[in-house]
Amino acid sequence: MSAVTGTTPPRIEARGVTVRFGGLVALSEVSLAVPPASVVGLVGPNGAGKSTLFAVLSGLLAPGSGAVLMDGHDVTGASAQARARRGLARTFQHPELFPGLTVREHVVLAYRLRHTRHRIWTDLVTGGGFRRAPVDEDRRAGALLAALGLTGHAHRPVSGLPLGTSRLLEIARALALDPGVLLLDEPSSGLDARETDELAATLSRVVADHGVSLLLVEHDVELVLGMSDVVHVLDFGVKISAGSPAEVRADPAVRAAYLGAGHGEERTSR
Ligand SMILES: Nc1ncnc2c1ncn2[C@@H]1O[C@H](COP(=O)(O)OP(=O)(O)OP(=O)(O)O)[C@@H](O)[C@H]1O
Repeated sequence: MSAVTGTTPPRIEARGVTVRFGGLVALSEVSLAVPPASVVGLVGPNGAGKSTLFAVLSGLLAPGSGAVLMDGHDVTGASAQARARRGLARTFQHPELFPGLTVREHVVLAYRLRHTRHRIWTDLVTGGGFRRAPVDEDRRAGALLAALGLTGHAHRPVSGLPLGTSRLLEIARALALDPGVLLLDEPSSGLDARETDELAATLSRVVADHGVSLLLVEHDVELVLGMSDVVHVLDFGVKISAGSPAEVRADPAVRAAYLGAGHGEERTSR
């Protein structure tokens, strides 16, 4: 809570973001805020601009106009690495893991990146670092693996892990960086209904236990409506609705643009 204003700024915020690709307006004056310890969902039909906004927030794409703020600081011109140092973590639609490392080693490596950066290179060079884990690191890695239901997989190499398990590992690894906000890029992509339900339950637990904020960019509208505090809906680069899941579900504009058309189906362009 800020003593000056009496309000806590959002963990991350887009203000009036516009992105053009040649003549195409991919995002038009889009604003969205992710408050502390909240789950914010971003949905929209194919081509709505979700990935573009994700790229702008994560620092991979500069907006043509508008701003991105983290905890009240303007980070519009800051690199992805600089945003990570401010507490931003992200996952990828296709988990990016190191085939030679085990599940636990992924979490340990991320923990060291955040807490004992200097050890990473010596550990990689000597190859022995993972066997000499300090107590804090051991405890934290163990707790994260347990929180994500990965304890039983801790010593498995990641090659050959089922997709659902790889996604949970990506989230555990991101949490090892102690982020204030975690951007999730299509976390349910490729998962079946049971795996998606498990993922939703795990993510809700993570928010409750770690106080981290989530921005969930998803095709699976039901997943987003089921677990978000606030949902934003894009359509053709314009924000057409925002509110509680109940409000968004009842919004005729959303129904017309998206839900009523049968989400997940390909659309023809207007
Ligand atoms: N690098 C690019 N160059 C040109 N056009 C692009 C580029 N990236 C995205 N677009 C266009 O911008 C619009 C928004 O795309 P974006 O990928 O952000 O939508 P999306 O909501 O993530 O779609 P999907 O759900 O299909 O992934 C689309 O019309 C897309 O074709």
